[in-house]
Amino acid sequence: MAKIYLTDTTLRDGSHTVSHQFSPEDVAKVAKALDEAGIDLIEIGHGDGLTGSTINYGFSNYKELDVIRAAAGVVKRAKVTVLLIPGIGSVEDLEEAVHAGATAVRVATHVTEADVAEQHIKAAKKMGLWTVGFLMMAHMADAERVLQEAKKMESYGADVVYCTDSAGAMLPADVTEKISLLKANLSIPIGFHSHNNLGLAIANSIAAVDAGATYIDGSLSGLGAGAGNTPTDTLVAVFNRMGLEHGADLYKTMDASTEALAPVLLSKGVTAQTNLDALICGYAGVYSSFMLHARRASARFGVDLRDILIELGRRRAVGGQEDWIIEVANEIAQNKVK
Ligand SMILES: C[C@H](O)CC(=O)C(=O)O
Ligand SMILES: [Mn+2]
Repeated sequence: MAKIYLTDTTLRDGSHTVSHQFSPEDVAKVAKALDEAGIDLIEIGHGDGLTGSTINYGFSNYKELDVIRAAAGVVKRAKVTVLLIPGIGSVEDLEEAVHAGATAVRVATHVTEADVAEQHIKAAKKMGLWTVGFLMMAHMADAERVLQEAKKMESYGADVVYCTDSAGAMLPADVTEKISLLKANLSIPIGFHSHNNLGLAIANSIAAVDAGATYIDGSLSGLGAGAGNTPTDTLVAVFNRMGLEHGADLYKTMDASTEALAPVLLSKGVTAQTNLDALICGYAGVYSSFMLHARRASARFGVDLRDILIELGRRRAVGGQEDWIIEVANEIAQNKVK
């Protein structure tokens, strides 16, 4: 299987959840954690993209260029990415974003209107940006039409083209059909962006990868418009379990959710959506009832709770073997576990 590249959109699609009020300080904190976790592209800005801060889409209290500068100031290896919807943002806005530190752009249009992105994609390429074509509301067109529009974006010079399930309306079979057709007929990589309205964001992302997509989106704790995006933390766990090659570190991605994003959300009165305790039990393959005992053992022996659960899963521990939790924690503390 080809390497998967992860785009995290907590600080852009997730902005919808906080009415576009991520401050430059919030952005710096979360972007740094995402970069350290190994995420490839970090998308930032107003939920509706460059110059989305209007009466129509909701004003942000922060200057867009300050937000971009804040991310660019802390990100060392990921691409600092902005969204540009032609008609809301312009080529001039993109130039300013580049001066502030943006290194990649996603040019987004309705799925049947790729034509309006021609000027913007070509201009972005001239600016030296990693340029992604982003076909929104992909459920509203059949696979053939999505392909025609994606081909236009490819011909304008896009580096990647995305099938975007903006409404969270697609079923895994729809994803398989659309991504397979794109994969068979395009020379550039294919991406997939999902929303969880039908509870299918992870299943659809898996279907996309199986059909040949290599760029997959997520957001920490699933923060995003509607039911939210595919949770990046869960995505990393699932991709690890599938044995896929990608650049992200599971613990650091989870920590980005709990230690960087959660306090920022709390300060705005919003609670993160993913239950990371449940995630790590599923990842380890242990009973969720082990959690309480493992948490106590973690505190007692000063070892990472996740290491305990993963080791118990490796040993195939089942209910009735709770005494093993202390033993495993003790062994980890003494470096006896490889
Ligand atoms: C403007 C939208 O929020 C872009 C997006 O993330 C989607 O269509 O989904
Ligand atoms: Mn979205």
